[in-house]
Amino acid sequence: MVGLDLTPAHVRLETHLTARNKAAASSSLAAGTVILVAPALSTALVQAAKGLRCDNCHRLASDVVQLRKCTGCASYWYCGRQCQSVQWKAHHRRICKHIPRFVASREYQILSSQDQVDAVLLSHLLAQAYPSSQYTLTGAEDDLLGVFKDLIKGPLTHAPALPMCLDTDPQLATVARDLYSRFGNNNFVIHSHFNSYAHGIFPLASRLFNHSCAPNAATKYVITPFEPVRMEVVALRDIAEGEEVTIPYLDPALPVEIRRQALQLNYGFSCSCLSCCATQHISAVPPPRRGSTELDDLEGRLRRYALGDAERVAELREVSSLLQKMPVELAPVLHESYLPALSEAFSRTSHEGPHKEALSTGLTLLALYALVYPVNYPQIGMHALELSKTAWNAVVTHSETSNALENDAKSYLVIAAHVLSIYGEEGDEGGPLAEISLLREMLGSS
Ligand SMILES: C[S@@+](CC[C@H](N)C(=O)[O-])C[C@H]1O[C@@H](n2cnc3c(N)ncnc32)[C@H](O)[C@@H]1O
Repeated sequence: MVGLDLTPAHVRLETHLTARNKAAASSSLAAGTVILVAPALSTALVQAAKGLRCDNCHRLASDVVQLRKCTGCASYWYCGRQCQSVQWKAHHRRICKHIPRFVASREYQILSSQDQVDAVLLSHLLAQAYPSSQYTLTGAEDDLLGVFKDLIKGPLTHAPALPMCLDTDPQLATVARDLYSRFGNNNFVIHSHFNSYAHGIFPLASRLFNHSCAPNAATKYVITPFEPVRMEVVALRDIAEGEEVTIPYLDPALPVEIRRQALQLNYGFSCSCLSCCATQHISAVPPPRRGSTELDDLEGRLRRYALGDAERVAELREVSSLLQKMPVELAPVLHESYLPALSEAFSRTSHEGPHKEALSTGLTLLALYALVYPVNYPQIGMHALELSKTAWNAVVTHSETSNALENDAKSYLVIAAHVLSIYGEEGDEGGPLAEISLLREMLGSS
């Protein structure tokens, strides 16, 4: 099988009933284990990141990292000669003289912003894969490009071909169409601290990991100066030997019907994970009006159910069992309107106050996250960190000291530290783990 010798030690490929293959854990894996380390085969920055990040290693420009523009095209920026030279050899020498005209062309301009990034990514991949103008593969089918060519094609094979930033060549269109047919259901959106900034091709990760809305692993991206960005797949909880390792292809907090449609449309399968099975028969009626006593009552029940009766949240429980046993009267919290409204109410009040309202809304949101996200999912940690900061802000803006608020800040910080240290360092320097250390110092907690 193509690329099998590239399979990492932590997993083995096994047959899957409908998805061709699955990655099964080859031994028991503890939460936090890095299951796969995969350098990008190719990447392309989104427009908003151009000129702010090195096009090769993705470092952010700063006082110490100065980016220099490619003098040939004035469209690519590098943090140093090393990155410029690596990218020149990889693909830039083939596209440098075409790129300005390409991005100004009508065929590029009419694409959606996502397709524009993919058009550049496809050009990078083609230039890299076929360094001369010979558009037939020359051996080396067991390398990452070989793995990419062996990936399952997406269901949208009738989609129009993307324009490319390369010499037009009769053979190229066929090759490009073939490679592009694997983009939609295999490529990744690269993010730093959960802000997306690029699209990338990581063939091994695509070949290995199937989707689950209650995944036991998640992807993150590590930026190292002068090196291609690398993806790491991290175990979110302990995984037993033989258990399938899965990642989320979309946000598990999306309502089940929206997930179902997106997975069918973009990937061509229907998901039968624990989360989908547990929620598919729940008819999520709209929740009561914000501010009504009915909503207060519902939210109180949600908090007690998902977080327990304890005043402080000690430990969050497993998503699938929570959803499976969820009392039917909580169904409105799964309605598509509920999470966005709650999240908006929390962000507004956590910035503008009143803090008491922000903390109450934020606790309800934490309960909802515990229900819809798998255990140790990074978004739970990010939200716990926001809650801790909100509680700390309330302490410093209150004239009298408040032990209860300070304790809240500390207990939310414990959750944030626990969850985010499993996910580990990622993205740009600083970020949530650095914020946690700072907040710990301010709170005087260990
Ligand atoms: C990125 S690939 C995953 C690797 C793939 N199983 C293989 O053997 O190459 C994505 C494709 O795998 C299949 N797939 C992924 N997750 C699935 C799931 N939960 N149920 C059924 N098929 C799935 C779909 O065909 C999807 O388009």
